[in-house]
Amino acid sequence: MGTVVDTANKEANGSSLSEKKVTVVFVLGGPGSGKGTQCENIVRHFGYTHLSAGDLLRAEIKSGSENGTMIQNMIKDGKIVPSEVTIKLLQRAMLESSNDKFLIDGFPRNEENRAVFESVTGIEPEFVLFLDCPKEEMERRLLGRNQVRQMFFPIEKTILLLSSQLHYPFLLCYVKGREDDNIDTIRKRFKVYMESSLPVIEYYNSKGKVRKILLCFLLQIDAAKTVEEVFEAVKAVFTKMNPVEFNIELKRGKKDMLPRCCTSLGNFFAAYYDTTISGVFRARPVRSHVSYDCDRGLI
Ligand SMILES: Nc1ncnc2c1ncn2[C@@H]1O[C@H](COP(=O)(O)OP(=O)(O)OP(=O)(O)O)[C@@H](O)[C@H]1O
Ligand SMILES: Nc1ccn([C@H]2C[C@H](O)[C@@H](COP(=O)(O)O)O2)c(=O)n1
Repeated sequence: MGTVVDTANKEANGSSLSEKKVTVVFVLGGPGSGKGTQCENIVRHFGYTHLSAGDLLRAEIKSGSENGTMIQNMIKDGKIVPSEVTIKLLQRAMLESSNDKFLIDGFPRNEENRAVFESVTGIEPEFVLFLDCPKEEMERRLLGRNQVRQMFFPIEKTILLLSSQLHYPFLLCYVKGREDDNIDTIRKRFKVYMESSLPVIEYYNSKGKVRKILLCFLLQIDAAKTVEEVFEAVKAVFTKMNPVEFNIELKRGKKDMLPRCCTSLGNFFAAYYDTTISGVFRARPVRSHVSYDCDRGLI
């Protein structure tokens, strides 16, 4: 019998992911830490494609695939689905996308996920964005997410009935909440996070790849940061990793004009260096609130 890596390698045969040069950022954090919420913002500002491992698995259940029931039972139990299943879905999504920059959210969740992904795809993440949130806050959020579901429950049932009887599947988009956002499954998900996912974050930390975002203000009780406050910190990480490239028309020997050019591109100070190629300079915005899109627009 082959190992998980053997199986996944066999599954990957014929795929051309190695030919497609991709940039991958893993977005990790406990259940309900706000990974999906921040990914939406990152996509808008930095042009990544968001791939949520959980969303891909839920879509697989809905598609009625042969693995659907197994995945559904594992998710209901807060367990981690076998790596080859999740990796196949991620690979397919990356190959189908025309983008080459991916935010992989909620993956790798354990050592097996990490090792099989690296071995099968040969991809190492640029860095790992780690949303560090206290357990109490995560639990509050997950239960809050489910309360929306319970609040809507009578309406939800009507919607489900209408959608099946009237064949209006679009009505389903009004149904909110997730089946695994109940206290029993949440506790199991936390246990898996502490025992299996944190060691993966520690592994990447030992390689200097983790960019940690604290989701609560230190030394303050009940001081969770708002979505906007968190995104300020996230933006600083991505801005540093994606230096903006300015195309400034300058002749060699006119370096003294650079400060004026850089500042005239926006009301911020830019660090810069001479690439020694006449005309092309790289500049890195120093103030983190300057968004990438905005910088590009100013050129
Ligand atoms: N900074 C924040 N402050 C308050 N609520 C937040 C914040 N960020 C996200 N939320 C809310 O918390 C809930 C969980 O957020 P989200 O779905 O983004 O987390 P997640 O880490 O992707 O969760 P999961 O691991 O379950 O997929 C959502 O209802 C979201 O609106
Ligand atoms: N790498 C992964 C990611 C997710 N799952 C399963 C188990 C999780 O509890 C569930 C929901 O994920 P979320 O949307 O909270 O990121 O999906 C997995 O098995 N392996």
